Amino acid sequence: MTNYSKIAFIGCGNMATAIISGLVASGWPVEKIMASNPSRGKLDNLADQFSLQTTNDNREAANFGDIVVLAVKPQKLPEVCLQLSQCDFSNKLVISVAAGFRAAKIADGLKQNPVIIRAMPNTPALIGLGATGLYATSQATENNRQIAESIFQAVGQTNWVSNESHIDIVTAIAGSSPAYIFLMMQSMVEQAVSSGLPEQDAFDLITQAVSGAAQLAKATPAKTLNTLRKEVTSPGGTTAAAITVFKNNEFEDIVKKAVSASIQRGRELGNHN
Ligand SMILES: NC(=O)C1=CN([C@@H]2O[C@H](COP(=O)(O)OP(=O)(O)OC[C@H]3O[C@@H](n4cnc5c(N)ncnc54)[C@H](O)[C@@H]3O)[C@@H](O)[C@H]2O)C=CC1
Ligand SMILES: O=C(O)[C@@H]1CCC=N1
Repeated sequence: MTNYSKIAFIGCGNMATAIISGLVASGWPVEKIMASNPSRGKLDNLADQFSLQTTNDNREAANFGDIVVLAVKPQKLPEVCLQLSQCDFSNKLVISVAAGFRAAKIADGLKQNPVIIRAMPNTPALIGLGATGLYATSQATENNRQIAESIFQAVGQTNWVSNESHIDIVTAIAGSSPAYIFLMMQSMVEQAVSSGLPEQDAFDLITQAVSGAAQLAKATPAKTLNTLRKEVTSPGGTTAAAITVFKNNEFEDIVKKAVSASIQRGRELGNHN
């Protein structure tokens, strides 16, 4: 995309910072980005790092953007939408990254019927390796969809979903899943260190192994995840010893229950807002 639109971020925490960093790295002109947040600290960091425009006034940011990205916590969204209801969104594209919060509720909160696209990215967007699920409401044009896609493709991979409820599933397996992997890596580092390996070596090897495993799975789509696992697992070997412990402790069931709990929480956030 060469014709960059003006983009405003309402709420400038972890996720907005990750997207902004990725966008700037991909060449989005900083003069076409504005970020709004109540506290100065995060804005000052962003302004120092990227020289982009910042404000404490959400309405100023919304009026600036052709694209307005809602990046506050879902619990803050009703208050923010009420505030922004004084802005005219008729020629704007609203993109919400908030978990759970339904597009219809955003339109209600804004007291108008703008084009809304829901996006569910994740923090690896910070380094251009995000995974984002996208859902477009029926008013969205092909051009709106292309713009949303170009933003999140600038920070990683995108997948469209055709049903809004699928965004809750995307949230569980892509938005939240880096945290599950970090937890697993942390446990592996801790055990490696207590078994005697220096922490830095453990960190280097585990991060590379996890990254390599994911890249291998992507690079060999003809092989199932089950096949790839079996190729590592020699009968009676070291991997089998670990897999036996996982299976005996119902690891797969735990992972499925965790993903299911995350999906359920997304639905609850959607219902309560
Ligand atoms: N952190 C993540 O990995 C992901 C987060 N999300 C979604 O992104 C949204 C933001 O999450 P995070 O960045 O993690 O949270 P965060 O807490 O890091 O950022 C939220 C920001 O909103 C600001 N804020 C609070 N009230 C505000 C107001 N009235 N107006 C403007 N800004 C206000 C806060 O000061 C904070 O900087 C959430 O809705 C979350 O569901 C989506 C995908 C992944
Ligand atoms: O934990 C959350 O609710 C947000 C949504 C996905 C990742 N973080």
